[in-house]
Amino acid sequence: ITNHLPTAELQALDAAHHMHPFTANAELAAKGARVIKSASGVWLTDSDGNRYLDAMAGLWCVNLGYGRHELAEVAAAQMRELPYYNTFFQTTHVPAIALAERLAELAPGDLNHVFFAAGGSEANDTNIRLVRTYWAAQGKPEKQVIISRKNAYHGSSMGSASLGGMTYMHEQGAMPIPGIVHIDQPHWWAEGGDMSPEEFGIARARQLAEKIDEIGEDKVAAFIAEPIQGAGGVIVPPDSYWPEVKRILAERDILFIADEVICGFGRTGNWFGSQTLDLQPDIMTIAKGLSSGYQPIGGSIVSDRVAEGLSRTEFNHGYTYSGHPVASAVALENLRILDEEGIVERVGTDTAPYLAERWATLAEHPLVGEARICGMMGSLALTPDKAARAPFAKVGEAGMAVREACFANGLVMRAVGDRMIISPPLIISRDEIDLLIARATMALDDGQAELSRRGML
Ligand SMILES: Cc1ncc(COP(=O)(O)O)c(CNc2cccc(C(=O)O)c2)c1O
Repeated sequence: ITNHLPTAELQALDAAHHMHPFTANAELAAKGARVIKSASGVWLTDSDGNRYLDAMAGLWCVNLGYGRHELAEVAAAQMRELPYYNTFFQTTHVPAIALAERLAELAPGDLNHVFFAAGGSEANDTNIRLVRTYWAAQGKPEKQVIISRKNAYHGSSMGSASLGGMTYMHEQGAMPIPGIVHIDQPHWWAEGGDMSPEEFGIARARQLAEKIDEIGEDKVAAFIAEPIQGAGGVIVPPDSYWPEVKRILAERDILFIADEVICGFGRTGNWFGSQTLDLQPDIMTIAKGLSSGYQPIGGSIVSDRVAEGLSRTEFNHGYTYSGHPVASAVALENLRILDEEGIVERVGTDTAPYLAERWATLAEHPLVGEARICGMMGSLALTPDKAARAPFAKVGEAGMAVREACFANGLVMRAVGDRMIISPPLIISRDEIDLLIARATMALDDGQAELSRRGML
């Protein structure tokens, strides 16, 4: 088939042969999948020529924006020279070396060693085995348990989905895998009740100490957390949360894994979310913005202490595509442009502050209970009753209505339950931010009208 088939024929073939992630395929087949044909900057074009401002940067990943042909040039050149080789069996290649060195340079503190994967799920699976192997190598093989949070998202493999706190994924069977436990999330809007955000942040952080003490510090290997939960609905924790978590971690000898798959590479206004929130992880999970989604690549950036502690042990783990030469070369070029064009810098000093200002105005909309944002990842809580911070009776219906209204208004936003999410390409301009806000406002108005029609407001 080619790009020029009519949309309906493309949709029929898609329905006949293509199984979509997180989808009831019959429902989608009846509706027809939107065929995205091309993209440039922050703009998507579908197979009918409709254009959308992509406020989701694909899936939180196209930090550099679409259409940067330098990455295509680099990919082609690398494919011609060395399209594939592995880094098993005492071999390596320049793209993997160069990318590992560059990441060590960019990452804060002594995060100087990189284990590569093809994406974030594989990287978090690596982390489970890496921390357990590390402690065994320290003579503490019983330090195996990993603590995570409810409503966290760490991927969709058996291990990473177990680290995640999405029960609708665990219900598929045998998850969480043994040795993974979850504490509550710092989600004040939905779970704070009458507590102030300040008190709530401390209380939720304290659950980490309680859980470690319940299990026994000598059995706990690590705590894993997204600096800002992404797929859980861009849950920006109260300011009191992370300082208290850090205090607890400092008192106990367990490793801290910061999952920067979304927060990394400029998303929060610095190179890493750990810098924005002043966190000092032992391991950082990376993917998405590492290559701006132009190639599938992920990994774990590991501290000197952990890498050194592992170095005398054969770590029996690895993937065919660990450090893939083309993916590594493209990631390196992506990082070069993010750096040399001052994109991360401009997000931190100019466009993210501007976006925050504009995003906050959406909280004035009748449908919006709170508007939160950190750097260029933001969320709106839709509610039928702001003062009560009330959920809708049928969770998700409002989110879907506003999401559809966004598409009708030429905008892509993500709905997580009844929270609307943005994570635009970092190259978004002030004018495009104004357009994003204008279209989001129209979508909220249309969504509100639709929900009223359904008697939900
Ligand atoms: C924090 C975090 N960690 C790990 C992963 C897994 O990465 P891979 O997908 O490359 O294996 C993610 C991925 N995040 C993700 C992936 C797919 C959909 C959505 C959504 O918000 O609908 C979010 C993520 O957000």
